[in-house]
Amino acid sequence: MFGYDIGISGGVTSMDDFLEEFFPVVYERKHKAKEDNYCKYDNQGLQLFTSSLYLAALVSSFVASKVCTKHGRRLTMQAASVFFLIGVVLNAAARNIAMLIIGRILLGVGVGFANQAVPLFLSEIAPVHIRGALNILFQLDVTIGIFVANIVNYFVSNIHPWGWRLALGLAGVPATMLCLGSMVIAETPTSLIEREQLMEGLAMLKKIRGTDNVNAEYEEILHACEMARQVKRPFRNLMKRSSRPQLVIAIAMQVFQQFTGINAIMFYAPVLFQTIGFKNDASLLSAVITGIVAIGGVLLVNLKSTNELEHGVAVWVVVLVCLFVSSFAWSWGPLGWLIPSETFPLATRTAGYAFAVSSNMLFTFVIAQAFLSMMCHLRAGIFFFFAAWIVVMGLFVIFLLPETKNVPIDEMSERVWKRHWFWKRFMDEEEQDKKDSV
Ligand SMILES: OC[C@H]1O[C@](O)(CO)[C@@H](O)[C@@H]1O
Repeated sequence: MFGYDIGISGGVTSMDDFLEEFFPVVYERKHKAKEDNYCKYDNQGLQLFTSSLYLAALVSSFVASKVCTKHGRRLTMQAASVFFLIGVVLNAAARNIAMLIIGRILLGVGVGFANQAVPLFLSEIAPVHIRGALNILFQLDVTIGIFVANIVNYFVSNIHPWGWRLALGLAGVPATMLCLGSMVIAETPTSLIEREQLMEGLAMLKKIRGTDNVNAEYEEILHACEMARQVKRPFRNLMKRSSRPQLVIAIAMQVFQQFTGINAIMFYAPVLFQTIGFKNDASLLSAVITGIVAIGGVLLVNLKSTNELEHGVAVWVVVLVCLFVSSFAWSWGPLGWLIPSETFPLATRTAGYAFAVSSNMLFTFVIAQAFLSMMCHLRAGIFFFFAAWIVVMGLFVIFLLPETKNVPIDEMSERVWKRHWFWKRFMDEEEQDKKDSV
């Protein structure tokens, strides 16, 4: 659902029927002002169509974290699917910009709720030895959603005048899947135990592990819940000096992930490809290609079949975009989520992760809202802007990001932070902080 929403907006905002109905100014500019390629799509309303979703997700994730703790992962996912379904109906039936934007906001609330509950659900339900792999699958699924949306955009773009309605309406498919899925899944043992339903939690743990021999894990969960309960103010704890290294890393990972420029490509690939001179179909096909690459599949795509790639240079741009997207898919994409999830001590883990998620949403919003204007002002320089950030984040990784591989989560403090040349200076006060917080 998250991936589909990310992928669908770029294609839809490049469709003539859609532009003519809601953004006639952009439509006119697109067809008349050919000389000003870089600025054709520079329109705040059009950017708001894409970006409002992330702003809503940012705000709602704080509410969602409360719902998730109080009412469980399952109910949070059910709520997400209801928001999604209403949002989809509003979008597909939109008669004016307000319906479009309100629809996107509801989808955003759905994303806020789902992104809070789903990763938690996965890591709590997963057997320990595949927990990391499941965490990475979250990013893979996001990318599959983007890919499917791009294929949908490609096919519906030739259905006039309501192809865009179909594109937005088909988001109902993953929304319905989430709705039905969230009815049949079990609640996680951790959530049951956290809400003091101890017997149900134990029974559920036995059921999902397929054995009665779960005492050790049950005790661990009990202990973790007990510890977490003692920390009355996790957000305040997070502001202490000794939490600084993890907090800075968690936020930086998400900010940097977005400053790679990935969503300039993900949201606006079709617009971008049209800017460099592709016709409509070819632009959408190019977006599909980047989707395939992101997924990491090695597919040989026959570009010739479109007969529309007029410029050899433009083909090279597509190749380079593919290289960029695949590099992202094995680095900043999944690790932006993984590293923040494994560096915080239990006492600040969920609060810290909430910062990571909301930083992602905030900067996704910033890029979504600003990219087309930046392209208009910076022109090709926009790519040098992102390249400069990639140099900065490369240096950050070399000097400031410690290796966390093979380190058990609860030994991070001793084995990682206290031994790091720079971050160790923040850890001196940890002992004192511990005493303060009890
Ligand atoms: O695969 C690309 C997608 O992955 C994310 O960075 C989330 O991790 C999205 O913001 C982006 O659209």
